Amino acid sequence: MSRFRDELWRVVDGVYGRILVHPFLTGLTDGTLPREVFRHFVVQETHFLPDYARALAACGVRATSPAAVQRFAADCARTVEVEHSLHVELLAAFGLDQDDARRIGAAPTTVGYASYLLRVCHLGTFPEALGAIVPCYWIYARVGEALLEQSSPDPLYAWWIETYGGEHYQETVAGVLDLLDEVAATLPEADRARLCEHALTTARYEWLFWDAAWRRESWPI
Ligand SMILES: Cc1ncc(C[n+]2csc(CCO)c2C)c(N)n1
Repeated sequence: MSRFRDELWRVVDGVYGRILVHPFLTGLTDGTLPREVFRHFVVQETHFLPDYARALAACGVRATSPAAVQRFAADCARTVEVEHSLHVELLAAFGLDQDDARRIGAAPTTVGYASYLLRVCHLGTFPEALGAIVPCYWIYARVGEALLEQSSPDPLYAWWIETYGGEHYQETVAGVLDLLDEVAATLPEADRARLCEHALTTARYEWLFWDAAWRRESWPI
């Protein structure tokens, strides 16, 4: 039986392919990624992830089953805890703290991606919210898996790769994809199409997030 997740993957697969060959990611695995680029990425993550956690909470509010409410509430809490400590350690590797990150501020892509997620998760239906948040989980899991095979000669990059390629993260994502299939089975075609559109937008934002770090994007004005 064909699963909705396979249909959705076909929508985002082209973007995923472009992500894998982006110089940010090839630089992570061959160790040539300039540390200043990774530093930019880490600072932007500290701005993005609190809003992603809020988007997960909003998605939980819209969820239509107790199990789904629990999943998103738990993932929201885990995102705050785990990602916070990950970023404190990564910032420290660059001699930075949260105040420095706040001073540097969120770049245009970070503001755009976070705002889009929050808009869809607050104003959209549950399937729309699900479509918007899934690429964030799924693309990181697929990227983590792909990069884990190669790892990195740079210990900092190798450590980052292990976080997302590791078993625990992979299991979290598998749970979200099971939920996605369950929900999609109850939806009319028009709702599935809308879900896919949101997923394509956030998949594009995932590419853009890496590209913005690569360009060390900042406000031109
Ligand atoms: C730009 C960006 N996109 C996705 C992730 C991955 N991620 C972060 S929190 C979370 C939910 C579960 O903890 C996921 C999937 C990231 N770190 N940064």
